[in-house]
Amino acid sequence: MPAKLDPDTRETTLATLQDGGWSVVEGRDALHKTFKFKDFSEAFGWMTRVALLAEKMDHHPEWSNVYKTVEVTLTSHDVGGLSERDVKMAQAIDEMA
Ligand SMILES: C[C@H](O)[C@H](O)[C@H]1CNC2=NC(N)=NC(=O)C2=N1
Repeated sequence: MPAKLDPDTRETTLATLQDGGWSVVEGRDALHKTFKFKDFSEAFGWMTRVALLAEKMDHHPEWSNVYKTVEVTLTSHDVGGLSERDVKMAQAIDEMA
């Protein structure tokens, strides 16, 4: 089980992710970002690719979809907060969007 992010790595990493549109969820050690696509097909196609990646990484997002919008929350349930896996997942899904 990976550890939570150590405070130094955490600060710099979160700053970079926040520049990219991620925010820390209020009252929770989790990251959130809203993704908007051209239409439902683009949104769902992207979700399908992220789902396959999530299976490969054995790390799964909390998410919801309404038409062309996908809300994504990342956290590591087993450590009760953010871990390196959330950072890797955030970076990977940004690249796929
Ligand atoms: C058994 C399996 O490895 C675990 O349930 C994994 C699956 N995906 C997961 N995803 C996330 N986000 N957090 C977890 O703790 C987690 N645990």
